[in-house]
Amino acid sequence: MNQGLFISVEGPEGAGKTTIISLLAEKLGSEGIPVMATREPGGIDIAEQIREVILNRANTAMDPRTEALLYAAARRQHLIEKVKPALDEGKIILCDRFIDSSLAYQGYARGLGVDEVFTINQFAIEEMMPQLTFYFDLEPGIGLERISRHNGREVNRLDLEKIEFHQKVREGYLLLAERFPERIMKIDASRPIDEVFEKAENRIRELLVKKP
Ligand SMILES: Nc1ncnc2c1ncn2[C@@H]1O[C@H](COP(=O)(O)OP(=O)(O)OP(=O)(O)O)[C@@H](O)[C@H]1O
Ligand SMILES: Cc1cn([C@H]2C[C@H](O)[C@@H](COP(=O)(O)O)O2)c(=O)[nH]c1=O
Repeated sequence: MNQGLFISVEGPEGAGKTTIISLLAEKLGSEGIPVMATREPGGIDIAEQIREVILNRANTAMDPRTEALLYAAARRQHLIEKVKPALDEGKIILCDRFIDSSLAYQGYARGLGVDEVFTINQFAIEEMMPQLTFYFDLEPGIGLERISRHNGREVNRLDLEKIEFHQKVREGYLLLAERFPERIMKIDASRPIDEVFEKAENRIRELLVKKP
């Protein structure tokens, strides 16, 4: 049985996921709480290799179903090799993106169908869903503007999609947040970093109090 806490962090490009995860990991870690930050697609060697294929700007011919399957494959390997062992050790996992990214980007924005993409992901994840998901809600133009000012941030194949695509991603996330209100906590990511951080931290602490 898993004894850790599996938390995913979702949202559009530049919403602040990496920033807040790193602040949370630092704060919880400094209190001696076992915590592991990781990301999708990636987090381990095989999944980082798949990430390179999916996000390579040269791969413009990639079919949407191929894209969805590659994300699911990277997810499977990352779960088995990194997330599950850490959960079994009792750690809090802070995962930068998980299945909701596939549902919003491939299922909704690419038009493959949220339920269809969920089905292929069920094969990848079996029953391993996060107990909590933060959805950082942000107007996509603001997020893209933030990352354009962020030195060193690679511009990948998905970033280069039209703004209409990124708007559909947001619509997809908003529908998911309505559909799974017990798991997904929506946070206004246009607010200052310390406010976003405080909301996320408070929710994690509530869960830690309830944890057996
Ligand atoms: N609440 C915020 N207000 C203003 N700027 C922010 C906020 N959160 C993050 N930023 C800045 O926006 C930029 C992108 O942040 P970050 O890399 O954390 O986003 P992200 O959601 O992980 O992006 P991506 O998924 O595209 O990699 C960084 O320069 C970061 O300092
Ligand atoms: C997991 C996952 C990710 N994506 C997209 C979302 C982003 O555009 C990139 C990942 O880049 P980041 O800088 O690490 O956020 O991939 C997706 O479309 N589907 C997914 O399942």
